Amino acid sequence: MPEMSNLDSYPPVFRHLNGAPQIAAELKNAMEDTQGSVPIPVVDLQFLSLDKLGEACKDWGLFRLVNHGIPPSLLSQLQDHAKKLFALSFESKQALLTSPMSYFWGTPALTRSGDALRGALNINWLEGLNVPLSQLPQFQSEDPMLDCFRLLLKEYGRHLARIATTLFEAMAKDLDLDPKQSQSYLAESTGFVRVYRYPSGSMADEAWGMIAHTDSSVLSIVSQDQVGGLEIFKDNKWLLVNPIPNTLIIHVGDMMQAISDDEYISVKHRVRVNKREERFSICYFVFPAEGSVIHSSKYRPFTYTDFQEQVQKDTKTLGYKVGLERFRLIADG
Ligand SMILES: O=C(O)CCC(=O)C(=O)O
Ligand SMILES: [Fe+2]
Repeated sequence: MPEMSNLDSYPPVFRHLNGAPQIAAELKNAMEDTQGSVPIPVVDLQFLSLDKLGEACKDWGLFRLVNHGIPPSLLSQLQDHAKKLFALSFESKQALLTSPMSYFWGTPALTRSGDALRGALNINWLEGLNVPLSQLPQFQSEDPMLDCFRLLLKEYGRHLARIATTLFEAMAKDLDLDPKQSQSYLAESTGFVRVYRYPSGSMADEAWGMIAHTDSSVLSIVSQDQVGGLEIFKDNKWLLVNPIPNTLIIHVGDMMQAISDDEYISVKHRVRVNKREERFSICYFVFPAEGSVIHSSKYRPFTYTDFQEQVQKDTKTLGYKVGLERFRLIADG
């Protein structure tokens, strides 16, 4: 496994790639079926067009955001810090990255307390750092690098909340939502950041960085590095979402799909591991206010907590998330 030079920075389960089990034939085929990259819709936050935004959310469930107002230096500093942080030894990361932050690997599914959900059937080739933004002030560290990272995240969190709120308000307008009701559908206080490292190596032919899923959020905002690997499922094809510097990728999440009565779609996506280079991404997820009941003509009323509990149950018992289908109303007749 020559690609992983900094072997001791990896969780032990990631260190023995040559001994990884042989891949099943059907999964290998899946590895080869990405159809290349296509230009995904672009939305300009400075000159926001409701038509363009609405179209992108309906046809794609995803778009590229430009003119978002985040200084390029902040994005690059965050990426640099993420690289340095994940390069620390596995043991140091476990010791340093403690509550309210949490360090996890092998699965992106976490329990409410921020621990990785164990017992999931599929291993995802990733390590992650979970950062609940509203609890960031409680994170104290003597380590100067971590303290600097905390300040960068705080600054980034402010931008993310601004962007999410601006986009959500525009979406609510596009969908003609009742302003009173939609107010509680997006709560900045629920926002959290996930910083990921996907290892590189020969397992790229054998395993996924992150298996196919939809996001449970209202909106997700992704800043990916130049390695690439994020793919979306559209028109029965897997398409690569090309990395373009200083742009953000916005996903419509499951909550937004329900809020929009299925007019917007929560797009299925996955992450491919790169053979030669590690990949880093920094993702933000935001949710409805605690207790806010989502009313929709397509689903029975539910809160995000109901949804999350169901997802965790399914992930444990089935190995995957069933998602919105669990809440869909069965049409009469
Ligand atoms: O790493 C990425 O680009 C995407 C991660 C993702 O899809 C997720 O955390 O839900
Ligand atoms: Fe995702």
